[in-house]
This record gives sequence, structure tokens and C-alpha cells, in this order.
Amino acid sequence: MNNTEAQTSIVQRSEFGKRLKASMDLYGPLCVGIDPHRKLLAKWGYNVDAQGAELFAMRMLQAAQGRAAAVKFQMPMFERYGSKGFAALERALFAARQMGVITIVDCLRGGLPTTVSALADAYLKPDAPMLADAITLLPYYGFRSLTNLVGDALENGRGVFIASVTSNTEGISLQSAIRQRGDFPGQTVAYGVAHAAQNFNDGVEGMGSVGLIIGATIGQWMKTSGVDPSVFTGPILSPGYGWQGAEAKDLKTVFKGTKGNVLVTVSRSISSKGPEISDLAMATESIALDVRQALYEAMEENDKEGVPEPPTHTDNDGHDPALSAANLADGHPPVSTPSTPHQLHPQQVTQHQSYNRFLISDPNRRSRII
Ligand SMILES: O=c1ccn([C@@H]2O[C@H](COP(=O)(O)O)[C@@H](O)[C@H]2O)c(=O)[nH]1
Repeated sequence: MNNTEAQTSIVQRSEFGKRLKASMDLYGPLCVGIDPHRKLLAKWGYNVDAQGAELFAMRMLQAAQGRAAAVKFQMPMFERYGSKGFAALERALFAARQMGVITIVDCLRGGLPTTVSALADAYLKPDAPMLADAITLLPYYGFRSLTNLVGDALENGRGVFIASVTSNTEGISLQSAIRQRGDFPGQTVAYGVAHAAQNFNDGVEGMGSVGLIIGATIGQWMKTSGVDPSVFTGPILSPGYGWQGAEAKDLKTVFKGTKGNVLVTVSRSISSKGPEISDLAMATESIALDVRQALYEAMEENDKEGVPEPPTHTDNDGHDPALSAANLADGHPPVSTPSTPHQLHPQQVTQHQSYNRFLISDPNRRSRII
């Protein structure tokens, strides 16, 4: 690879993270989940079929546009209608692109490398029929089974979210299991996933493009999981808030010390307020505010524990004029400062120093997040 190619590759590899971060800076850390549950379609007065799912998706998109950083489509809830369901998802994704909304397709897939490579053709390559900005993946065939697919995503300026600690409490028994051999022996399954994902983000300025899924419901299991979200520099997609029971205090516990890279995805707590777009919009705005406040306080938690806070330069309202929405919309990259040491389990420190190296310590982050 020559220098220009290498440069292009670096730009492409960081593109999704930069776009998502700019959107989070503009609209806050909420992702609106578009899950056309059959009960909701009936409640909204739609047919329980592909057309109903599409109409539902279009309404949710309108409520999300300008109020949330991204939307997440629940793929199996379209797939259940067969080819018509896929066509509905295709059109909803096309509409989202036209509206400038960042899209995640929650396909939660995993498999042998050659098999999952087909997902890049379906969702991530420029001529993909269901082109999305990112997809979700399951790592339980081993993280390396996903390596080529992750590479395809990055080379096309797109991203992935890989399940590390899922929001269903049953998941923790598998995810906190200790690896017996292979990569990361002696560490939990979830830790190995987080570390392998972080490797892709190392060296990327600002937020990376390889994300994790960490449920907001699993506060009591965080230590057991072996995962420390505060040292991860890619985006973290967090389901579980609202309908599944997680509250603001849980976001503060799970994401203590994170640096503006948590994207909370909320579906039923918004869609259950439909079908009126004004009601959906109100629910979106209200949840967006609560989530933003909770994550801001989660960031502060770490500051209280002695991590020095760099000086901020704000105007009287506490906003940094240099980081106005317009400025960020112009694509100005986030400012990074050198990393700050973080507490890890001693075994983790010796074996996996690099997991700890890339804290995003952003002097302007307060004013950007508030
Ligand atoms: O660990 C996970 C991974 C994915 N999800 C998905 O997120 C949404 C949550 O919807 P709510 O209605 O806000 O509960 C849904 O699509 C799940 O399949 C998850 O919940 N947990």
C-alpha cells in the first residue's frame, strides 16, 4: 500500500465514528429504535404485514429526525414478512439516507467468515441493497470470524456494533465465562470481545468505528463481566433503557467515566406513545434529555474520583462558542488530549495494556455534551 492509499484507508476507517460523533454532538446520545412489534402495528391501526411495518418505520423516522443521533432498525421484525419485509426495510433505509439520518441495522448476526462476509454485500458496500451506516454482530463463533467483515465495514466508511454484554440478564452467564484457551485466556468472554474491538479503534483520533453493545440493565454484573466501558474508545450502543427496566441511575452506574461515546437505543418507550408524530416526537425529546443528563452525570462521576478535568473555555451559558452545532456540522473532528491512566484489574493491566491506552480526554466535552 502506498502513502496515499494508506491515508485513504485511515480516513475511511475512521469515517463512521466521526459521522456518528458529529451527530451525537448535534442531537445528543439517543438512538431511536424502529421495532415494528405486531402489537404496536395493531395499536397504531396498521395491518400486521410488511406494509404496516414500513408505515410504522416512516413515522418513527420522522419523529427521530433532528431529535436523535441515529435510528436502529430491528431486522427480524421486517424479515418475518419475507421478501416484502426486506423490501420495506430497503425503502425505510433509503428514506433515512435521504433524510440524512444515521442508520444501524440490528441484525445481530455471527457465523463463519465466508458466511458473514455476505452481510457486507447486503448492508455495507456502496451498492448494497439495504445500505446502512452500521450493523450489529454476534461474536460467538470467535471474534476472528468477524475480522474480514469488520475490515469491509471500515474500508467502506461504515461501522459495526459487536455484542459484549447484552441487556438480557441471562446473557451474563455466557459473557462472563472465563476463556480457557486461545485469545485472552483467563479473561471473560465479554472482555475479549471488548479488547479485540478496541484493537480496531487504537490509533484512531476521536471515536472509532468499531463499537460494542453493552446493555444498560447490567449494572450489577459490570464487575463480573470484566468490561470497563470507560476505557473503550469506539461507540457503545446501549439497549435496555426504559421498557426493559434500566433507568438514569443505571446509565450512570454502567457508563461511569465514559467520554461521550455512549449511544442509548430506545424503542418501545417511544413507539408505545404513537401513532401521532407529535406524541412520538415529544417522547423522543423527553427521553433524549433524560439520557443526555444521565450520561453527562456518568462522565462527571469519574471526574469526582480524581481524574483531572482539563480547563474548559465556555461562554456564560456554559457553551463553548467554538463548538457550536454549526461548527460540528462542518465536520470538525473532536479534540483529543493525551490519555489518562485508568484502574483495571491487575491481571488485565499486565496482559492487556493497550485496552487502557486510548481514553478520549476531551477538554471541550462538557460544553459539547450539555
Ligand atoms: O443486548 C441487546 C441487544 C439488542 N437489543 C435490541 O435493542 C432493542 C431494545 O428495544 P426496547 O424496546 O427499547 O427494549 C430491541 O430491538 C432489542 O432487540 C437489546 O434489547 N439487547
